[in-house]
Amino acid sequence: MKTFESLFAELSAKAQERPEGSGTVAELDAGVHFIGKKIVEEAAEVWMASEHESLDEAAAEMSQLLYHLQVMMLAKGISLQDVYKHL
Ligand SMILES: N=c1c2ncn([C@@H]3O[C@H](COP(=O)(O)OP(=O)(O)OP(=O)(O)O)[C@@H](O)[C@H]3O)c2ncn1[C@@H]1O[C@H](COP(=O)(O)O)[C@@H](O)[C@H]1O
Repeated sequence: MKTFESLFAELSAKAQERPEGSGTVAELDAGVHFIGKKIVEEAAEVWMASEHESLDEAAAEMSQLLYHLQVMMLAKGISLQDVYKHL
C-alpha cells in the first residue's frame, strides 16, 4: 500500500524522468494555476463526499486531494520537510 511519502517519491521520479503518458507530468506542464483549480475541485469533492457519501468514497476523494497537493508541492519545489516543519 502506498503512503504519503512513497507517493511523493514516485511523483518526484515521474517529474524527473517524465515518462510518456504520465498524468503527473501533464499536470505539472499545465502549471500552478491549473493544479490550484484541481486542488479546489478535489477539496469540494471531499466536502460533498464527507456529507453525503460513504466513508470509502470520502476516503477516495481525500486521496485525490492529497495527490493534487503533492503535484503542487512538486510544481513549487516544496519538499516533504518544508511542509512537515509546519505541522
Ligand atoms: N493517486 C493518484 C491520483 N489521484 C487523482 N489523480 C488524478 O486526478 C484526477 C481526478 O480524478 P476524478 O475522478 O475526480 O477526475 P474526473 O473529474 O473524473 O476527471 P478529470 O477531468 O478531473 O481528470 C484523475 O483523473 C487523475 O488524473 C491521480 N493521478 C495519479 N495518482 C497516482 O500517481 C501515480 C503517478 O501517476 P501518473 O503520473 O499518471 O503515472 C500513480 O501511482 C497513481 O496511482
